[in-house]
Amino acid sequence: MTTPILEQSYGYGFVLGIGAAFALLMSLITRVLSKYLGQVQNSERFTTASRSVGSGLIASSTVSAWTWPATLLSSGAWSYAHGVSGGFLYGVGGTIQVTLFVFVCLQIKSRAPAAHTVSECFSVRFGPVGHWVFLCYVFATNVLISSLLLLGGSQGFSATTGMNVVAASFLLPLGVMVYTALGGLKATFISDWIHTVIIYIILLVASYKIYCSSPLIGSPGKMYDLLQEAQIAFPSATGQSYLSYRDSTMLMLTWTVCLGGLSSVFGDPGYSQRAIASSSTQVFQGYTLGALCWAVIPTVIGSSAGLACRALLSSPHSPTYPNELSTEEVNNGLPVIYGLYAVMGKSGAAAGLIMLFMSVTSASSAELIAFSSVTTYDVYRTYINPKASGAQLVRAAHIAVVGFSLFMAVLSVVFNYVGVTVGWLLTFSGIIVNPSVFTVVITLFWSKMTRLALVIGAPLGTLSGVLCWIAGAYCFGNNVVDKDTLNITKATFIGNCTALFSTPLYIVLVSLLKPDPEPFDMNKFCTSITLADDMDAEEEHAAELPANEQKKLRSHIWAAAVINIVLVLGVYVVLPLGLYGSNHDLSKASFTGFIVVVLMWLLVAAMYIILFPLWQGRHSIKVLLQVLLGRGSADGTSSVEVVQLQQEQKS
Ligand SMILES: NC(N)=O
Repeated sequence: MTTPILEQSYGYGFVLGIGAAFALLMSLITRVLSKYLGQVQNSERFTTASRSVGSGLIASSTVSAWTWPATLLSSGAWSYAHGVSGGFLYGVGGTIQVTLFVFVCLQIKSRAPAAHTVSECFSVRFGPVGHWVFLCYVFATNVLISSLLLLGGSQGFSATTGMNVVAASFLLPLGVMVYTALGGLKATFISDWIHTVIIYIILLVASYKIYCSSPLIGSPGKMYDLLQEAQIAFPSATGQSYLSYRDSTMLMLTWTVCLGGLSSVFGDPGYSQRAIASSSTQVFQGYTLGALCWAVIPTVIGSSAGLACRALLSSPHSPTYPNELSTEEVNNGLPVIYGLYAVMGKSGAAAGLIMLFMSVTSASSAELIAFSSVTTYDVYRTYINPKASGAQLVRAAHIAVVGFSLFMAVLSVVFNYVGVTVGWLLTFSGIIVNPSVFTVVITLFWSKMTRLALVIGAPLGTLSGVLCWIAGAYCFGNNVVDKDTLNITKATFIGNCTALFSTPLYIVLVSLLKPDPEPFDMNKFCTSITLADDMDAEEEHAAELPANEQKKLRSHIWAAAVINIVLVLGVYVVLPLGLYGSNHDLSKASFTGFIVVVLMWLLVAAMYIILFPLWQGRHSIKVLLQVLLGRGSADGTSSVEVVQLQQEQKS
């Protein structure tokens, strides 16, 4: 049993205090937007934020939705266990999912500009049966990712503060539930930005403290020396050096999390919802820069707090001095919190806890609003009440947010009691939901895919993944299949790969063997999906796609192709394999160069995420300030003027 390094009051204080503060702040912002910017909370705005969000807010909300507790805790644990490669490879492993998803975003904006969710496209194309097959994947992804978030958060809070894990599971989503239900997607975007700003500020302070001013470390050179000493005093379990990239387990783990993570983006309605909410010409920039800004978070946290925890094990400042962390502590993701504690004392551990809180709540709000949009538009409006008014849709969305929050809290408690860990969920989820990746891509891009191919191909992909995973566990686990052997990295890697890559084979094969008489007319995505009856002028305008924007979207597809090719070849193939191939430790100069690049990358990413949304929103902020200071009238900022403001921002 881990001894908590902070008192329970920190746990309850942060969860209740910051949770309530956010709920109040977001309710206030929603009221102000409604009263002074004419942004009344109708169903279109609740679900799509009027399809006019700028690239800065899209980038910050992508960072926020993709920064899970696992991003912070697992990257630190990887660095603690494997050394310098850990945080960097976690960052590398999580970037390509978002940059590849840009193709899907551009296709949705171009083909289905009035869509509320990507699954509406499945309803239009394949009818109810195909729609429900895809919805099963959507709900499974939603549930698995939300469990990952709440489980990581509640276990982290409980291990650090001794807070009751059941209380943490129910209290963590409480504030999020309130502001998501009241504010809808727009409030989520604003809260995402605030959450992300707080995470970057803590990261900047912590990493610069560790590498520039801490008396215990204070420079990359000192960290290098301490890691060399740790190598002798506490050698790694795999026998690999903490200063080398030559670690096959680490590379395999990276690829497993990378392939499994594809479905966390492609199959999770939260990411397509951000694309839908985005202004069509800004979706490319928002997602691409969001991915690059996200990648620095695990890289920095692993390379600073994770390595500091390892480097300071021989110092009395380490919470476990004179011992290493126990396996339980590493599995609970504690190296990050302990590393911050060793360098900055209780305030460091508290800062780590605040980052953890931010990562749970902002990513959870993305899951909540995504779930509510799918249940509202794909289930309620499609199958229960096709003539639902805007008010009825908003009510359905509210019920979905509250119901899903309670369901997730209960599930998190169950997972805690049966011993499911974040690491296990991280590697397992892709085996189940990876078929959604190519299902979405082929549905949006290939007109010859048939309904039969979807209904057979996706479930068969899951089945193949599960069978190969179990077979892998049997082979690599000395002919035993149990909870431990099913967690062998090679077995989960095989399961993830099979589920991902077998599905397109099945889909193409079935579509070609039993083709439809006519290929699907892709224009139907545009003509068959309608806005709700409570749309206003701003929303109607945003759902149209003039020819010049179509042209811009096509040029963005080419730019996305170039970026992805460079990333795949450079960052995924040449760099890791080159580093893996060099069979010796980094020199002190190379390590220092690596840390300097990472710290500069963090600074640039933080400035972009913090300042660019403010710059893009400067017209709205000015109008709002004028009204609040009594220099304009509340009704003087109608929706039409907001459209004009956005036109100004686009140009
Ligand atoms: N979002 C991830 N993969 O940490």
